[in-house]
Amino acid sequence: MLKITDLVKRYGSGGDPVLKNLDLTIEGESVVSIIGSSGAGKSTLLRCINRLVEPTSGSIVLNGTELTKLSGSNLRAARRKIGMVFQGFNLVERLTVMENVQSGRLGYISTWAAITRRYPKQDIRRAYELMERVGIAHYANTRADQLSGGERQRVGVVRALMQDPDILLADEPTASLDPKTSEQIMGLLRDLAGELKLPVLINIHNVTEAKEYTDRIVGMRYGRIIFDDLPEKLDQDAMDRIYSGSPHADRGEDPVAAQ
Ligand SMILES: Nc1ncnc2c1ncn2[C@@H]1O[C@H](COP(=O)(O)OP(=O)(O)OP(=O)(O)O)[C@@H](O)[C@H]1O
Repeated sequence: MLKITDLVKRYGSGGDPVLKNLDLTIEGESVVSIIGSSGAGKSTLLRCINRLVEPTSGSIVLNGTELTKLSGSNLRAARRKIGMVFQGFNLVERLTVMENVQSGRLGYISTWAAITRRYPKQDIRRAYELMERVGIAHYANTRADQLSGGERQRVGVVRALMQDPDILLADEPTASLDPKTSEQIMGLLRDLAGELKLPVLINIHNVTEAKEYTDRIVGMRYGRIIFDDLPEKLDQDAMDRIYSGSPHADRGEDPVAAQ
């Protein structure tokens, strides 16, 4: 379970916080999308969870571990359990698919084993299982730069799953893909969440896909969650509330009360 309580993020010393006393709980294997205007704080929220961004205050507990208090080897161990899928795939282009996928095991295996590409047998077996599952096993020895966007994102998904994560975070995973490929990746994320009993949190701009492929939609407006419900509850009124306003107009006031 992921439980975020009273999360605040302020970049720099002055100015308005980008995340304003935000609460969010994700239980079980649900697929949750975060929608909202550009600048609403969606990426910041995801990055606070894996501590790529340092929260200013508040609590983020993943399966009983308070992530905001960790440092050093404890932080590295906790990060291993948080899989991340990126908009730009973040693959090492000149390495093969297998090498990219195995980089999800860094931190679990010795540096020497990683450098010499002596991956443990069980890691190779797991990589093939997952690559088969997402349809890229035949590319195991192909360089990443020879793959299409959709194939690269499948590599990104397998790399994240190789971490044996407790949660998968996806930051605009389909924004660089054509509409058909985008739907395939969203379908894959939804199906994998069910098969692996994994919660998935997806930052996404495409509301149609959020409604179709996720179990729950969280709508952010300038640092606050102002909608959190089933996809079918996201009506025009809710959309207007999520996508109206500006950071300036919302400063220091409750955007819901301000309607
Ligand atoms: N490293 C940073 N330093 C300072 N300000 C930042 C930094 N990263 C993000 N911000 C600011 O925080 C706010 C929220 O940005 P964030 O990227 O989290 O929003 P978002 O909802 O993900 O937007 P988008 O949909 O465009 O990616 C924006 O005003 C942005 O300019």
